Amino acid sequence: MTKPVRVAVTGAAGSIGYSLLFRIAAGEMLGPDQPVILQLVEIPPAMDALKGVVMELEDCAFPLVEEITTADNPFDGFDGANIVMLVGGKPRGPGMVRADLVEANGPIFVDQGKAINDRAADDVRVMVVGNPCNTNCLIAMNNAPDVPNERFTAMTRLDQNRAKSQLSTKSGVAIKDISNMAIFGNHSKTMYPHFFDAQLDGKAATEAIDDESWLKEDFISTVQGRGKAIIEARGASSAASAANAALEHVRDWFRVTPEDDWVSMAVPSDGSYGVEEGLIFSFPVRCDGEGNYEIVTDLELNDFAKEKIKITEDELKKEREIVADLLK
Ligand SMILES: NC(=O)C1=CN([C@@H]2O[C@H](COP(=O)(O)OP(=O)(O)OC[C@H]3O[C@@H](n4cnc5c(N)ncnc54)[C@H](O)[C@@H]3O)[C@@H](O)[C@H]2O)C=CC1
Ligand SMILES: O=C([O-])CC(=O)C(=O)O
Repeated sequence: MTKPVRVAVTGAAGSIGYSLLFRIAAGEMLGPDQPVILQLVEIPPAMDALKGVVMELEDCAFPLVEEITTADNPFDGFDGANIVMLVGGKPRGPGMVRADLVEANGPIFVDQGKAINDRAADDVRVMVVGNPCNTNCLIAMNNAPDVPNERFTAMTRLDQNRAKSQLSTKSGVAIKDISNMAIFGNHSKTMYPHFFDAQLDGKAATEAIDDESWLKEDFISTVQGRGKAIIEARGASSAASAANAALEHVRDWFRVTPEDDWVSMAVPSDGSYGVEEGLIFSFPVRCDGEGNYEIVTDLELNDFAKEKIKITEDELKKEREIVADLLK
């Protein structure tokens, strides 16, 4: 019998949670043969709503779900967890940037980091969705001194998926034939979708799309501004596409990344590409199938790319200053 994996999810009664949990339970994240124990975490006022979500999960009778637990605090919620998905927190509304959430959401990640440190399994892997996700991840990591830093990641997979979709629409190349689309930096409007190394049906993006000004301007700003555009259109921030990206982030962390491709994850910088060590920065990475990854370090970046990377690095340094008190 395969041992179940314990997956803890915060914000489990929220919009992303509602799109995410049923897919994890169906085996879409860890595979069709991997049993799971779902450990759902919310704040006290949302525990009634969470009860309803649990009833619905039960009513699906998912064969892979061995147990569902609920908790109104991260210490109970993360007990023995192998995977912790930190989704909970306020979403932004119209007119806000993600960094505006740092005061509301940042403090949540102090206790969550401590709870991971004290209660999660020794092999725990953490991914942060709640915004501003890079800086929240930095806070959690700094409050979990006994957990290796490389276990802490934040989500830029949605940005990678958005970028691929834009390239596909512009070029007519099918999504499945697009690879090597890296997101660098912060999950914010300064992120840098690095199209120069993207491959479209075996061709460089700049060859497949004969319109460099579109790539340098419209493409980048569309990907950077997609979250805002969705909030304006929907009146609420992206949820199903965010849940899909969260699921893919974890799925691909435990899969071998094909040698001729990579995935984007915000991880603690090791100084690659001159990015200050320790910042939670999105890079192209390759995973080994066992829950480990390596940053792809051999891209030759031109001045345009270097300049964009510097802008998003500077923004992350500023966000770090704002939360300095939460990093002690
Ligand atoms: N990184 C990314 O690409 C994306 C990030 N997000 C972010 O994800 C977060 C969640 O978004 P939604 O699900 O749409 O929001 P939502 O408001 O629908 O749900 C959030 C849930 O988190 C819960 N929560 C708040 N504080 C908590 C805590 N301390 N512990 C446990 N649960 C807590 C709330 O009770 C609520 O049920 C937001 O911060 C949003 O900005 C959203 C889309 C993409
Ligand atoms: O834009 C937002 O606030 C939600 C989010 O992170 C995204 O959709 O990328």
